[in-house]
Amino acid sequence: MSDKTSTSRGLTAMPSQLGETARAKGSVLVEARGLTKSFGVRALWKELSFDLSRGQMLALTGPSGSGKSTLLNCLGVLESVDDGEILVNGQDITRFGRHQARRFRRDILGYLFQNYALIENATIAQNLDVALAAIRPWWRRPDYNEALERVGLGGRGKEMVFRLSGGEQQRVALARLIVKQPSLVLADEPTGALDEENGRVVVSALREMAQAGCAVVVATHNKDVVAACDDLLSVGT
Ligand SMILES: Nc1ncnc2c1ncn2[C@@H]1O[C@H](COP(=O)(O)OP(=O)(O)OP(=O)(O)O)[C@@H](O)[C@H]1O
Repeated sequence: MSDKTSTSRGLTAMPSQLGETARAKGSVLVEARGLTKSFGVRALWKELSFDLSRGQMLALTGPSGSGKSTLLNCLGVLESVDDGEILVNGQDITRFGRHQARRFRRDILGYLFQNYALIENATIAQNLDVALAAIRPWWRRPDYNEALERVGLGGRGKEMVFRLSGGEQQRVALARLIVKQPSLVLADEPTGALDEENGRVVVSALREMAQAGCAVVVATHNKDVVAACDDLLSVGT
């Protein structure tokens, strides 16, 4: 594992063990350079640099409180960095105004949170609809059942989300990503609240998205999830 480890002190997480797919997809989507972030006197990371390619799954690890979620939030333009730049498709997203940030989150980004971030008082299908409403007219929306089949929820589109178990809700969140087809997926402890089987479904669906050309960052404490990724970036170590 050590040869695929990079640290925030080591500055650059150059992919040393890219999987075949990542090599094939190859092209760099995200170039993070010299990222620095503090809250008050507390420095989370300093001069952190890494590249992320289409097709690559990058595990983001570090002790609790080391700033993994904060880094994901910075990559998702939900939070700002103190210093450094994050180029996505060559554009520095740290300089985005509110309008550009919203468009970036709508068109490029897929977020997978531990708390699922679903509309609980709506059906599974309505939740998938919401994900696509702003980006695709109804006649260009895919057959949701294919995505639901993929996550083991085939034929259940009319069920209310609040009636689902935690694992099922996370699988709805996954289906939402699958139909949205973002270029960049940021997953924050996506298996944290799940049993092994549901965890495996999440990891394999993320892998499939990477194989389709998506770049995936997974913040995790789970060794199996780390092992399933192509590369590892450690913060705060
Ligand atoms: N808006 C904020 N204002 C002040 N401090 C914050 C803010 N957001 C996060 N922090 C602090 O920054 C540190 C890093 O938080 P973060 O959630 O990014 O860590 P993490 O590595 O994801 O932790 P965990 O593994 O426990 O989820 C924590 O000490 C947290 O309390």
